[in-house]
Amino acid sequence: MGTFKIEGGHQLHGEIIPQGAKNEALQILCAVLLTPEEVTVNNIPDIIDVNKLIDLLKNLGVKVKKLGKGTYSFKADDIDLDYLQTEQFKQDGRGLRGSIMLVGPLLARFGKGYIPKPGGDKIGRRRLDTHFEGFIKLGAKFRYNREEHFYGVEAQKLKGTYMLLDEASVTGTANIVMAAVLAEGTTTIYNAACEPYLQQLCKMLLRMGAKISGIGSNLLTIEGVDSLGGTEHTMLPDMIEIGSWVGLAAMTQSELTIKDVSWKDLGQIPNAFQKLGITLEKKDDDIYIPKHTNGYEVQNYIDGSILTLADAPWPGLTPDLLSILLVVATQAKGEVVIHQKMFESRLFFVDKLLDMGAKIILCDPHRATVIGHDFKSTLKATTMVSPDIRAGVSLLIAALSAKGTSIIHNIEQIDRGYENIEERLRNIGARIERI
Ligand SMILES: CC(=O)N[C@H]1[C@@H](OP(=O)(O)OP(=O)(O)OC[C@H]2O[C@@H](n3ccc(=O)[nH]c3=O)[C@H](O)[C@@H]2O)O[C@H](CO)[C@@H](O)[C@@H]1O
Ligand SMILES: C=C(OP(=O)(O)O)C(=O)O
Repeated sequence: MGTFKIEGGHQLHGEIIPQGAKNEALQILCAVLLTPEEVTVNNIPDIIDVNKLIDLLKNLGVKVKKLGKGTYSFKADDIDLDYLQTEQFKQDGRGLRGSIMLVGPLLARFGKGYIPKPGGDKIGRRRLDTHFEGFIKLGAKFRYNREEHFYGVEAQKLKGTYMLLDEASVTGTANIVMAAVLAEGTTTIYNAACEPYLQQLCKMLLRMGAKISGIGSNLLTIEGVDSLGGTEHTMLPDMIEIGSWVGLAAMTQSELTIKDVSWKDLGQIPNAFQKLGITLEKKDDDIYIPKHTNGYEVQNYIDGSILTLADAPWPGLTPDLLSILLVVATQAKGEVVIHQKMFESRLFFVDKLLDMGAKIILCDPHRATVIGHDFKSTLKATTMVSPDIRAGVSLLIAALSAKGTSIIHNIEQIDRGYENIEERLRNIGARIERI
């Protein structure tokens, strides 16, 4: 179990460049299976989850070449489907959430897709019904081995159809889109997820020869084609990482510039921080956060009632930033309710913030009320264990703002999604080391 030692209470200063988007990378890497031709991908983040997926692709027989930092080429012209039946695959596939998106491309191109129950954060129930209901609608036969938690779908040829997804699942939509692009006829997906991750995937598929309309909306229409070709794709900056750095700057009262953030793809994220009273300035495509010497004040609603920050399917606020918004709220002036609607176990980490002296009432598993200190009292350093990726980074931000030395264990959770985090933080003045 890896550990960070953090000496908090120091202001940070400088520029930080966001990594490529983790959740986009997981979709894009699975899509390389849709063609025997070469696909080159740029701005791939060097993080545990993505590296595990690249290894899975290699084990499947994909020829992978590293062309430079963050740039790889992939050629899926000789796939070893037998690997899918091995114990090794069962072990590798469980290692991350994103592996579920291997199923759609494999099913579409080779007529079969298998996956063990995938890993990812333990943040509540994470069902896969949307994915498999979609494949079944496209004509696949489904089986599930309960003892082994092993899912399988098979079909000679998928057939396009209309489907209304039971929920706008991000990885579910990506999986079904990747199956439908090679199906016979037209597929219409209503209640599709439409995050920038999915928009990027669809744009890549268009360049490969797919026919998709409605990109960016919750109604996608896909006309199946016989085959797809190679392409080059560049990942967007990671919007969750960008939000994490905004939170870090505010909480440590630091002046920070986040470079090349692709403002147009940030949706509600800047707005959510602004509602907590944080100033963000748009400078070209950078975010500039001035030093919040006098703190930041929560904005109530027009009628004076308490602000609620809640997640919702895109273009609503992403659930992946609520833990960070919560920690930032502990030093705001005023009160805010954090409502995590999607995941039922993602707010339990507030216990650690309570130990550090934050004023939080966990109302139920989905809602926490935070009463900010307005920097009149700082958080106290402590020892903690990172329960999931975003809680881990939230605790890291709390530790960097706290007086004294904190210890965070289980930082593999953070390494799942944040590239070389300690060096990048040290470059802006943080005192953090991996021990
Ligand atoms: C690898 C990857 O891309 N992971 C992301 C992806 O996970 P993932 O694709 O696994 O998450 P889903 O979009 O399927 O759903 C996440 C949770 O939200 C609930 N739900 C979903 C849609 C909806 O309309 N209503 C609703 O309540 C689901 O029941 C589930 O519990 O999307 C999540 C939701 O943005 C993010 O937290 C994850 O970081
Ligand atoms: C929940 C997340 O990731 P995963 O879906 O990979 O567990 C996340 O990125 O916040």
